[in-house]
Amino acid sequence: MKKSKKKGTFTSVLSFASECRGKMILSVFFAVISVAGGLVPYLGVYEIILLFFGGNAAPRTILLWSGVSAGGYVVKLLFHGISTSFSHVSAYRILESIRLELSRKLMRAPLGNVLSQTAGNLKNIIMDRVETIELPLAHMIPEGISRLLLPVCVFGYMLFMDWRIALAALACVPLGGAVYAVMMRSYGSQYDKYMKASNHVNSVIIEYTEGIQVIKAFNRSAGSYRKYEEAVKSFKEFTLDWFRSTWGLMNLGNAILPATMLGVLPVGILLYLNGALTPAQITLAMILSMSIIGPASWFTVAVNDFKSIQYAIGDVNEILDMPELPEAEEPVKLRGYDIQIQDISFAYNDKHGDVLQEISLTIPQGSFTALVGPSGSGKSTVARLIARFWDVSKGYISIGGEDIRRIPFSQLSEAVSFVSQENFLFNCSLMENIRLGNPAASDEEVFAAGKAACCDEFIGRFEKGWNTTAGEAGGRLSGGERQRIAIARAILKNAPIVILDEATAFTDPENEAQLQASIAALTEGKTLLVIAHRLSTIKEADNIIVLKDGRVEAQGKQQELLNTCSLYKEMWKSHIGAKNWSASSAGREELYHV
Ligand SMILES: Nc1ncnc2c1ncn2[C@@H]1O[C@H](COP(=O)(O)OP(=O)(O)OP(=O)(O)O)[C@@H](O)[C@H]1O
Repeated sequence: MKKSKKKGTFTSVLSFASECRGKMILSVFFAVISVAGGLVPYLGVYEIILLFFGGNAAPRTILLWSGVSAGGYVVKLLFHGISTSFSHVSAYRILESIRLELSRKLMRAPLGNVLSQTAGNLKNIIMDRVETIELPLAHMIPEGISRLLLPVCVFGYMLFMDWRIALAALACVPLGGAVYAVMMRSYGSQYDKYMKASNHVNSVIIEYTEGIQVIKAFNRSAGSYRKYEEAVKSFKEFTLDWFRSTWGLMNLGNAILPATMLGVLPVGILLYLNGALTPAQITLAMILSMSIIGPASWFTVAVNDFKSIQYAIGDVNEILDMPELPEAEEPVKLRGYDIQIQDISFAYNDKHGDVLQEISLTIPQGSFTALVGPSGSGKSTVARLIARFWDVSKGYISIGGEDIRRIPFSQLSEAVSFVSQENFLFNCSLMENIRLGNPAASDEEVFAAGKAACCDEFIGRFEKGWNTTAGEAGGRLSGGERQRIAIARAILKNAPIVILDEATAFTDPENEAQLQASIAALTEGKTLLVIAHRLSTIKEADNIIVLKDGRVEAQGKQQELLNTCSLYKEMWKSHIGAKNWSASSAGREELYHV
C-alpha cells in the first residue's frame, strides 16, 4: 500500500500550489512594488522637511512633493490590492487542489477505512478546516512582504543615515520581545489544548445533531444533551481562561514593542547636540521609526495564522497519509463470472486479530449462494472483500479466474453490484438517483429499472413523480422504498455478479412482496451472493454457507444442512420461532409460510 512521505507545513502547502505558481510570483512582485510605493511618501515628507528647514519652502515645490507622496501612496494601495487579489486567487486554487486531492484519496483508500471515519469529521476537515487556510494564506504574501520588507528598507536607510539612531529605533524590541516571549512560553501547548477542545466540541455537536432523533425519544435531559452542554461550556471556559492568562502580558507587549520613539527621541536629541544629525534628519528618523510598528503588531497575528494553517495541514495530511489500495492499470479478460475464494484470512486491525481465517469457497457463475451465520461471524466481511473494500491479508479472491487485485477498480465495479442496507440517496431527483447505476441510460431504461424494482407505485404518490428530489421525498420514503431505489440502481447497472448484504433487512409485510419481486428482477441469470438473517429468503439457494467465528462451519442445500449442521438447525428453528411469534402477534399467519 502506498503511503505519502511526511512533509512540513509549507512544503505541503506549496505542493498544492503547482497550478498557481505564476499567480503567486505575480503576487510577490506586486507586493514589492507596493512596498516601494509605500516608501515614496517618506521620501516626500523628508524633502518637504528639508525645504522648511532650508527656508525655501515654495508652495509649488511643496505641492510637487505632496503630489509625489500621494502618488506613492496610491501606488502602494493599488499594487497592494492587485497583489492581494492574486494571492486570494492562489489561495482558493490551493484550497481547491487540497479538496480535490482529499476526494481522490477517499476514492483510492480502502473503502472500509474511509467508512470508519464519521461523515461529520470528514466534512469538518474537507470543508471547515481547509477553509481556515484561505485567509491567512492569502494575506501572508502581500502583508508578509510589506510588513517585513518595508521595515527592513527603512532600517537600512536609517543605518545609512546614522547607525546609532537606527539601533535606537530597535531599543524597544528586546524589551517588548521579552514580554512576548514570556507570554508565548506556553503558547504551543495551549494551542494544542485549544485544538483538542475545539475538536471535542465539534464531535459532540455532530453526534448531537446526528442523533437528535434518538435523544428526543430516549434521552432528552440526560446523556448526549448533557454531554453537549458540558462540551460547549467547558470550551467557553477554556478559551476565556486562556485569554485571561495572557491579556495582561499581551497588552504590555503591544504597548512596548511599537514604542520606537522611546529610543529614537533621546538618542536623536543627543546626536543633534553632538552635531551628528540635523533637525530634519531627526524628524525623518522619528517618522521612519514609526513604520517599524506595523510588523510588531502583525507578529502575534502571524503566529496565530501559522498555527491554524499548521493544524489544518496536519488534519489534511492525516487523510492523505491513509494507505491506498494498489490499482491495476490494464483491464483484464475475465473467463466468466464465477468467484473463487482461496484460503483467505483478514484482520481489520492488528489489535483484534483475524476475523476471517483461511476461508475457501467456490461460487459458480449463475448460482445462488447464501452466507449465513451468527452475528459477527464474518459474513459482511467476506462480501466486502469480494467488492474489494479492503485487500485480504492472506490468500486470494478471483473472479473469472483473475485475482481481483489485478482487475482495475472500474472493471471490478462493472462486474459487481453491491447492495447493502445502507441506501444513500443523493440530493438529486429520484430518477437521477436510479440513473447513477448507469449514467448513459436513457429515461426509458431508468423507468423500466424503476418499474422492475416496483418503485413506480410509491413514486407515483409524489406530486413531481420521478423528478421529486431525494431531499423532498426523504422523510416520506420508508426503509423498504429506499431499498427498492437502490435495487433499481443495481438493475440498471446490470452487473453479472450481485451481492446483497442484508438487503431485505428493512422489509415490512407491506413491502415484502414488492421487494422480493424487485430482487428477482435484479438477480435473474446473475451470480448471486446473499447475506441474510431471514433464512426463509435464502432457503432455495443452490448453496448455503454457514460461517462461525470467521471459519466455514458447513455448506450445502437447506435440507442437507438441516440434517447435518446443528448450528444451521438452531438458526432455522429460532428463525421459524421468531416468525411464528411475530405472525401470531400481528395476527397475519398466512404471510409466514416458510
Ligand atoms: N470496520 C471494522 N473495523 C473493525 N472490526 C470490524 C469492522 N467491521 C466488522 N468488524 C468485526 O469483524 C467481525 C466480523 O464482522 P462482520 O460484520 O463481517 O460480521 P457479520 O457476520 O456480517 O455480522 P452481522 O450479522 O452482525 O452483520 C466482528 O467481530 C466485527 O466486530
